Amino acid sequence: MRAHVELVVDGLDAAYGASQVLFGVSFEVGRGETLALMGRNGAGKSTTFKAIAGVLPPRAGRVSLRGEDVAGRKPYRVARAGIAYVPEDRQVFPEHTVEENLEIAQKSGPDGKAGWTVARAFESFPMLVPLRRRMAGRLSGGEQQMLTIARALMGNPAVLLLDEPSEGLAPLIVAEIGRLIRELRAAGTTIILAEQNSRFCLAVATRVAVIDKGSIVWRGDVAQFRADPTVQSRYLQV
Ligand SMILES: Nc1ncnc2c1ncn2[C@@H]1O[C@H](COP(=O)(O)OP(=O)(O)OP(=O)(O)O)[C@@H](O)[C@H]1O
Repeated sequence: MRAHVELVVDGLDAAYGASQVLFGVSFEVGRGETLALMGRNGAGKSTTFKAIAGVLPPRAGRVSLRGEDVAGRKPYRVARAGIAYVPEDRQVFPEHTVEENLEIAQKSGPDGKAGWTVARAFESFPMLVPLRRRMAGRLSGGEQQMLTIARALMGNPAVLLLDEPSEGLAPLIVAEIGRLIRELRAAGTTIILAEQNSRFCLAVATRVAVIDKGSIVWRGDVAQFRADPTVQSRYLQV
């Protein structure tokens, strides 16, 4: 049985100036699911996230979070509605410590829930514990990625958008991020993960949507994806 639908993206068009890059992107994510949005370089994964998060206001379409359409709202309002966006370029406050970065980000979620505290973040991200007093600007790329995800969780979002969380990171850190995503899923967090790395995706996701040239071309669960070698050779780097 499908989980209760958390987020519906319906007919999303987006463009950079005169250049349209999304053409009616549509998919849904059930509560507690981890959806992998997969596609080649330039297929439109990051743009889909930007359009959902309001960073690049969509030209058309609907982004419905628990029945409320948030498409076209300013990014801070989309965040307040419960969608946390973690872009590729890890954003931390470099002149603040790890702990301060977490404290600054702490707020209750759209339903008033405040399950994420600084203490819980350190429990879930043990690698950050010895770094708690270090300036965030002095962390390695992998450590910054952890902190960026932890910061996003401190806002108690309904949906977490993670853009290429494993990109450019050492295998040990990738494994740690994978463990974390599975832990978040077990705790009921809804996640959309944009990735080119299909091995990583398939190890952590429950469902897959494949995007190609700005449109969704395939949807299904992970088992169906694994059983369909054509989709992999046609739309993804294998
Ligand atoms: N700021 C921009 N201005 C103009 N075109 C852009 C801009 N950002 C992305 N594009 C174009 O939009 C298309 C989709 O890019 P997007 O970044 O969404 O792809 P992606 O699937 O996330 O791939 P990647 O992993 O390389 O980021 C590409 O053709 C890209 O060149």
